[in-house]
Amino acid sequence: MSEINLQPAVNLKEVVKVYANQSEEQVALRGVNLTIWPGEFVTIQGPSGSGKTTLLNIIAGFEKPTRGKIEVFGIDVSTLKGKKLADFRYSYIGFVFQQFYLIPSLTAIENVIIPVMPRHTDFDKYKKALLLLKEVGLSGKESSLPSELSGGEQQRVALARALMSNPRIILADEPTGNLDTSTGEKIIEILKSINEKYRTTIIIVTHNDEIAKNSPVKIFMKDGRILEVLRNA
Ligand SMILES: Nc1ncnc2c1ncn2[C@@H]1O[C@H](COP(=O)(O)OP(=O)(O)OP(=O)(O)O)[C@@H](O)[C@H]1O
Repeated sequence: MSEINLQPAVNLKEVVKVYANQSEEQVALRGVNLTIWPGEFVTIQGPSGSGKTTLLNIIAGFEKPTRGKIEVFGIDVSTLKGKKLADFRYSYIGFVFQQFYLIPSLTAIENVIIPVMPRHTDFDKYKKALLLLKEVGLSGKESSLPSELSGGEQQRVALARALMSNPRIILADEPTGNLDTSTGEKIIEILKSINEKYRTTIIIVTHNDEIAKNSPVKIFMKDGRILEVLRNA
């Protein structure tokens, strides 16, 4: 990918994260430098405790770094607070979790709409949620409650919810961790198609070698550091 005149989607410089409680300190990131370009499809692998989730949380602004700088499309995320941070997250970040975190009492379409609007009075938002549910293969299930959906279907709803604000980046933390292999593969296929269709930057943390195998950008972490970034030529 040409890097000339291109602003990175994510740029981390010497990012350190130390969690401190009363008795001890836990160093989660030990000076991470990383550049991810717009439209890249990235997997992050590494042993348990190597700092993968911490890295995603810092990119999303869920956590502040102890030291270092994080820029997302040129925005210095570590300095954002309150409404500015919420606006940043809304415009730039879609997050998908291993646990789908759907609201059990709301239907599929209400779960998709809820981050942007508590009630679907806004017809455009409703239409968009319908389209997104179609895009993730859930047409006909709009009125189903999470309890009436399979794990894979619930993750599709979560994916549609993450897409509702047209985020520039999707961060997915073990999105297939609670799914069987073929259901998980379908979720990854949807993420790939979103990446290709909208050039959304996708960053997936995974323990699954099969998922990472064909990823154009593979990042390996260990002990709070990035060991290697492999880009397919
Ligand atoms: N809120 C926290 N308070 C204290 N320590 C934490 C906190 N969150 C993470 N850690 C520690 O930071 C280190 C990195 O954790 P992190 O969850 O980022 O790793 P990970 O690579 O995502 O692990 P896994 O693959 O098991 O999810 C670990 O040693 C973890 O115990």
